[in-house]
Amino acid sequence: MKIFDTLSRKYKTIKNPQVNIYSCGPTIYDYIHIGNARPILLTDTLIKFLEFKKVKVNFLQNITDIDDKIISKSLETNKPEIELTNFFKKAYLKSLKELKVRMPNQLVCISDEIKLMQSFIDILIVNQSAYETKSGIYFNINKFKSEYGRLSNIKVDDLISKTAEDFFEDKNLKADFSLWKTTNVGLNWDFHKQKGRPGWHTECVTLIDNYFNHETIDIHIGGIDLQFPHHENERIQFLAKNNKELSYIWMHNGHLTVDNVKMSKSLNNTTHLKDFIQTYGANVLRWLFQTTHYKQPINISDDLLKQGVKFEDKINNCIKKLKQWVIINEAKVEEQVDEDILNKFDKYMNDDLNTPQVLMLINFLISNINKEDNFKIKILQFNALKIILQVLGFSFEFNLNVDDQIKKLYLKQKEHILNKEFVEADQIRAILIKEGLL
Ligand SMILES: Nc1ncnc2c1ncn2[C@@H]1O[C@H](COP(=O)(O)OP(=O)(O)OP(=O)(O)O)[C@@H](O)[C@H]1O
Ligand SMILES: [Zn+2]
Repeated sequence: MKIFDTLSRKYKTIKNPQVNIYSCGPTIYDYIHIGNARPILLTDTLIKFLEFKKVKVNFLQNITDIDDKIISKSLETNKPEIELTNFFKKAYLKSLKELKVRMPNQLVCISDEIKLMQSFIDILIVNQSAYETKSGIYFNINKFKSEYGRLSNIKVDDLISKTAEDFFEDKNLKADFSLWKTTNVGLNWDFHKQKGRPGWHTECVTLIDNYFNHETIDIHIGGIDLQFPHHENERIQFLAKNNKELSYIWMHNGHLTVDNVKMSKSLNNTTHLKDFIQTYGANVLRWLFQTTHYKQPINISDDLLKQGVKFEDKINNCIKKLKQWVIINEAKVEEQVDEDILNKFDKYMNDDLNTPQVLMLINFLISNINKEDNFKIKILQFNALKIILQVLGFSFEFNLNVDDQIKKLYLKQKEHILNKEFVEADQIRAILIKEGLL
């Protein structure tokens, strides 16, 4: 399949039978919001599609449980960091379950791998890609002036004049970023005879380096806001240690916006994922992200969400009508699939995950299935629709085979209606609704 790579600014092809993927995980000091769910669902759609194509996927994700924001929240709420992170880690895992994502092969908390980070930093110090000062350990950008900035298309000289990175007197260059911070505030570990903790960019790259055996991975995923400085700084450290690229493809998703402004905790314009799921369910969120190419921004609105609810209703109605058809016609539900439709799905997804086009295909399919009189064709198309929806991660009650007792009840209800016995018909109605037949 073809995927756009942010580093080369070109489409690249994934051909390997096994693919290694890393996606930057959340910083767990709060509930995640629906903007944070965009890279999660992008990764999930990509993995589900690759696995549908029989590609073996090895997916690693971190959980950032050491960070300035966690320390601030701990001081603010007067709760120990570990209590906070344990709570929000559980909430995160619950969200992943509710979204029905394919879980990472390994989900690693940063605090469990501090020794790895220290060894990683030591290697960079020895090869002079990092240096130690009183305030911490910094990356030596001067050594990589021609490489640094390539991912985000930034020139080091511009960066030096504009950077907002905290300025410590003891850094060589203003743009040098921190690998290890000397501090005794918050959780800290002994390293080089001082107390401190790792920097965020070093946390991610160390996991990638270690869990994927120091090899270039296939795909690295994250939101566009992470391109600089986070991913730039991950990439340069990997290059400094291994003298090879961190990732073959860098995949960045666009933002979910509210009134065209990024949904963000700091702007107080967020909707927590758990609340969204309670109101709309996970299908509507998946639909929302698939309406637009993953690289583009999506502006959330009530109108858009109403369309999402309609999409879900349309599919439920299509399944309902098919179930009724099966009962009335005593039809046998075959397993065959309309291969032409699946080929189209394959073509659109291979084209850098063109999900808007796939949604058009789904809409076309639903109206065809509803119109079609030939049961065999109807089922062939439905089976293709079912596979497409499953690969995209939607959950519906796809099974068209109704148990005999319910079949009888359905036919009985129809008879009551014909005989104008509405009270009796109503008594059965509730059961049939529950069974997804009405
Ligand atoms: N509005 C958004 N739209 C799409 N992706 C987002 C959005 N906000 C954050 N992300 C992505 O969510 C993932 C988790 O990031 P992280 O936990 O660092 O969130 P964050 O950037 O701290 O969120 P916030 O901006 O609300 O503080 C990252 O890949 C980030 O790019
Ligand atoms: Zn990261």
